[in-house]
Amino acid sequence: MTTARISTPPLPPTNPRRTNPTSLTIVLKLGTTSICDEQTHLPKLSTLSLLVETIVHLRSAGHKIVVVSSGAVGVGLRRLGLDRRPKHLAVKQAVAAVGQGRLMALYDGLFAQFDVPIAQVLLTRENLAERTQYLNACNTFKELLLMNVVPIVNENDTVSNAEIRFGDNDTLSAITAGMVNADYLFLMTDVDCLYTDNPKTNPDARPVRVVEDVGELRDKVTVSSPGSHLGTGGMVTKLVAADLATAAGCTTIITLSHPPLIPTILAEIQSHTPNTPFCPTHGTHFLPRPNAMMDRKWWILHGLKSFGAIYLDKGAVRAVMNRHRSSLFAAGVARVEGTFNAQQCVRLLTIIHKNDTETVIEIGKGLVNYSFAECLRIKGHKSSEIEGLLGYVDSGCVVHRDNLVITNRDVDVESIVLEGVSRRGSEEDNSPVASG
Ligand SMILES: N[C@@H](CCC(=O)OP(=O)(O)O)C(=O)O
Repeated sequence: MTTARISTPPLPPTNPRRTNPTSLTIVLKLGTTSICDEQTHLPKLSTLSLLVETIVHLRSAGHKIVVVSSGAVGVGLRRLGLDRRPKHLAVKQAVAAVGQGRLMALYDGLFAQFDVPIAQVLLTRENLAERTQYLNACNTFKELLLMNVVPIVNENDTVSNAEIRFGDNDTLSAITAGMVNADYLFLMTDVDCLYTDNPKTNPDARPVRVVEDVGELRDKVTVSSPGSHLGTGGMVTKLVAADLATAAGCTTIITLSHPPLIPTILAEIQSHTPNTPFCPTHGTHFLPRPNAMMDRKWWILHGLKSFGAIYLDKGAVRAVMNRHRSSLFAAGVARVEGTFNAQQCVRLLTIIHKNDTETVIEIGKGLVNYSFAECLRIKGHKSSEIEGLLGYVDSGCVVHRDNLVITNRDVDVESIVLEGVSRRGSEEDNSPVASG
């Protein structure tokens, strides 16, 4: 069988956010089907034992390991004698609460054989959307790794709100990889790699070995896997995870849940000759993006859910995309949508005229200093007018440049049709000089 290449790059560049090149930080993600039997929900002890032995081996080679483990619901189902994953969120949360303790007991029992301490880290999307909590979680990981502890991460199912749950642990593992500045994220699953189509139904499906840009995959592979009966993720969520993690500079590998493959894959990467095509024999390797995003911007883009939108006029788009990177001022806000509070994430949009139609396009995302109601009142006005309009001033700008991430640099600024509600002072306020 031939393999498909989405690109022919040289060996993946090392993660620019890495601090210690001799010790790799590796995140291993195991889904529910790797941990529990789909029918009986009995724990897969052989896989778990191999995982623990592999981690012990990797640690002795100097690497730091974080495990993202699903399985709380699966283990809980077995404990409660239930035969299928409940549909109702509260029931699922209760089952996860029963299973999580037993899952950790299982891990602790196995790691204790090797005198390796472990820690339970339960996270929610809501926690990570709050900058202080996000940084606290990053610091906790840092200390645990310094103490030579293996953190075992899962979603805090009991408190996760239905609307903003991670839901699948693929996304959680990518966010975790970003938080610990991981070099590698292994998404371990029940298939050996990504295929161009479903190999069970299409005999012509070929394995994809190296992916340089996850976006390129859309036209080249057909991914329909919705995941197993027991877990919630599938190949689609793995691609989303690969996109997030590679944006943070982390090489992401989809591979079979057979832990001894991990050192084999790492050895293959390390023995590769620089500047020659990289043709791995196991898994699908997603290469880190060359311009890995720095922590704060990555957090704004991927850690946060957007709650509304702010439309920028032409002058504001020009200013925020300018090489001096201006902040967004009220004068450049043409329209606001949705309901958002101050310090929440909003999408930054504009409207262009193209092929006789007006199209809304995204420019980026940002953390907003004023709520939706406040933005409605100050839009189109100079910063010096904010106090008169609101009775107070929280900030001179609507989105500070440090909290603003441009996601689309291919905007033809001249085609923007929004000129703003009021042009008073827009250029003045948005000028690079007033960019603080
Ligand atoms: N937090 C849940 C995991 C959610 C889930 O199903 O994840 P996955 O098996 O990775 O699709 C649990 O521990 O059961």
